[in-house]
Amino acid sequence: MDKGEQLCEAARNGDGDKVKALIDSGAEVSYFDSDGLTPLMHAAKLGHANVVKILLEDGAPWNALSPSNLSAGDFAMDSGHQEAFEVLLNAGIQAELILGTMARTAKKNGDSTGDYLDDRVSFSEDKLMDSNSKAVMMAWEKPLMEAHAKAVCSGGGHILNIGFGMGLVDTAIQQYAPVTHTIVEAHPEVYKRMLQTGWGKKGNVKIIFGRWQDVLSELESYDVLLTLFIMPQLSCEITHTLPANSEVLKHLLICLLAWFIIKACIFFDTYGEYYEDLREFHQHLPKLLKPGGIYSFFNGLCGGNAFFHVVYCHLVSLELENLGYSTQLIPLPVKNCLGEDVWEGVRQKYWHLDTYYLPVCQPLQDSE
Ligand SMILES: C[S@@+](CC[C@H](N)C(=O)[O-])C[C@H]1O[C@@H](n2cnc3c(N)ncnc32)[C@H](O)[C@@H]1O
Repeated sequence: MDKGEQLCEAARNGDGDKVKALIDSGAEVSYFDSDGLTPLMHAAKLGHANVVKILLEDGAPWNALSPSNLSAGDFAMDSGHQEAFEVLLNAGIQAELILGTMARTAKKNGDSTGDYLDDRVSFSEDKLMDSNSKAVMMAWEKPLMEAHAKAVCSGGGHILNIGFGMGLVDTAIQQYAPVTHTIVEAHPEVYKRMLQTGWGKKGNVKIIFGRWQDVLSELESYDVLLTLFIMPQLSCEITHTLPANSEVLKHLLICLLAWFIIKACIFFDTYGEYYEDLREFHQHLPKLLKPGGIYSFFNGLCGGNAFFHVVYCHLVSLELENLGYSTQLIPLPVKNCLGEDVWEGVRQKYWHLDTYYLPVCQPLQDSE
């Protein structure tokens, strides 16, 4: 038996000493056996957390996939081996944190949406497609978008949505009659369609055409403008009852009202961007989201693999926590709205999981 096979056997047996000895004698930790499984997958499948640790410390890839697209973490998770699962989860988070830092150091200055935004898109009743037949947005997400709208609209009257797509979330947001509803959309054809379908004529809607990266300054000043111009009007009814010379009191009242009433809530769902772009958007949240505000985003992170999805749910929650936000992940079953026929004509199935975890983020001081 060659060393790779011996390593798989020792991993299956949970024999840590043998695993170490084999690695020291040159056995390959990233060996795939004839079934396409690695020693780490064998150890995880049988819940040998000690061996999982040894293999990871010696460089075994936490994210290698079996022929059926399962990672060691999926095997541990599916078999209910909590300790092995947690070891793998931490390894995944650490590795992705380091990878993210490296990506930022090597900072790609190119914009990820560049190509998509220059290409044609096509609209049909149940989907919006890019020029490569990849789905930009699909109608099966309607219940998810409605749940996102409910989450952000319960937080306040000023809603900002990044990415119009099929307008599913915006249609749902309109049901809550927000005071203002700002939509940022970067694709010229999607923007054109928004205007054709009357979104430019809705009283409370403001459309900002452009990439969110390029219009951020408008969004930040938009928030300030609300405080300066809308609040005095809203508070006028109250302040006119005050004595004429109580200007200071009026301003104090306005500031107080602004603090309590203006809660800018935000939803983010773009296309053709990467985790790094979402992460970059999160760096701007402190300037965009007021106390009491709620933030949510389309959580399609690694929607092709259950374990990778868990890793990214943890990663994004951790990174948001470092920025001062708590994240609650609300499970929504999606199995019923997702038959295989939904994907007909779509080049890449972007969601494979049975449960969608809807993120609801709030400033930490609000959730305490
Ligand atoms: C997945 S769709 C949004 C779907 C939407 N939530 C809905 O309910 O229909 C993504 C949208 O974001 C737009 N988009 C992509 N990159 C963008 C960017 N950098 N800034 C603003 N919009 C962007 C795309 O053109 C597309 O319309």
